[in-house]
Amino acid sequence: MSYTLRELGLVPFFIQQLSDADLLQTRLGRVMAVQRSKLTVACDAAEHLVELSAALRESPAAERPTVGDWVVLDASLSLIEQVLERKSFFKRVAAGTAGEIQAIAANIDILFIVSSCNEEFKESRLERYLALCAEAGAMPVIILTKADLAEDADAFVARARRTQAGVPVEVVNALDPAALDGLRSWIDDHTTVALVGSSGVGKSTLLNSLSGGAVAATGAIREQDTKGRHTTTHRELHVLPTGGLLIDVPGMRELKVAELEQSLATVFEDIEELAEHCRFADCQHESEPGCAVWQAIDDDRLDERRLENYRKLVRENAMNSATLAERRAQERGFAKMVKGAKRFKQDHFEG
Ligand SMILES: Nc1nc2c(ncn2[C@@H]2O[C@H](COP(=O)(O)OP(=O)(O)OP(=O)(O)O)[C@@H](O)[C@H]2O)c(=O)[nH]1
Ligand SMILES: [Zn+2]
Repeated sequence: MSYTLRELGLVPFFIQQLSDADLLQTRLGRVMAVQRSKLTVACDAAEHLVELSAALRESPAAERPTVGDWVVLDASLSLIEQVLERKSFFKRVAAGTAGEIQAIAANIDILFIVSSCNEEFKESRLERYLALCAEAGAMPVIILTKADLAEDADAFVARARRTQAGVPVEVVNALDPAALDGLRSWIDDHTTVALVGSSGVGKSTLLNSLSGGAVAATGAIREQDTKGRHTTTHRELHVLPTGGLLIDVPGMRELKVAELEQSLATVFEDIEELAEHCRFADCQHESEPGCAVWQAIDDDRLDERRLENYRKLVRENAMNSATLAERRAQERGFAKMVKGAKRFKQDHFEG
């Protein structure tokens, strides 16, 4: 299966970064799948199984190419030489490590945050996903599934709308492909979308409906590497039959909080705005007199749950960010040591 660069989602943002327009012809491509050291890169009308240049192999994990990245290949079409600047980037802190960052996917335009119209629905979980989405630089759309099983789906829509000012909410029966036009309206020919949400909310069902079964059907791809060996890869970026692209990376489906920085202010704009009217500039919104946040809770303009979740995410973010900062400092120290050792070797053994 081969595609044109436009079908793969190429937009001016990436073309503008090329040093030479000729690179467009054969050497610009998009990462469709990653497996250990090899990556499948789709170029105009051809796919290549490639490796990283020596410089990229040594760069930090977050800077190495991941699914969805736009990359420039070398002249022999066997190495990735350059990773273009990303429009958005989803990363996570690797489990069981002291804050090692892993790349999950790049250049996702729209994140479908999936939840269902039943007891699984939790505003706090949506707020967490919304913060991660803002941090990554993608646009969120909340998808509420199982509307067909709910007595009052509109009540869930109303609650979902309050999780972030202006966030779009679509309510669907994921089993009915005809009811998915609302979702499809967000995906144009060059849009890359991904889905997140808890187990059982209907992500696989939606993936299948949106892709017309393409995700399941083309899951495995067999290719020949540069040495003629066959390998099997799971395709992670899918071109949809109706136009647009869909990213399906297992790690994408369950995101964990990493560095949130400014994004909490995006999701909790209402609380941050209220806080500007507290009597004390350093108000912690606990029991201080003249607290505008608590005034809003007392007046039923704000849920106490929302304030608590905001506080929880602020704390979690502060903790994780501290761990990451510590790790970065250690890594810099280690990089310096390696450089020093190399220089020592050169000076003493090769000079
Ligand atoms: N009635 C109804 N059933 C649905 C809907 N969406 C999903 N289901 C059913 O819910 C079950 C779980 O759906 P999946 O698509 O497997 O959920 P998932 O989010 O992919 O779950 P994981 O693979 O565990 O992450 C399946 O039996 C679906 O048929 C819906 O909108 N309406
Ligand atoms: Zn206050």
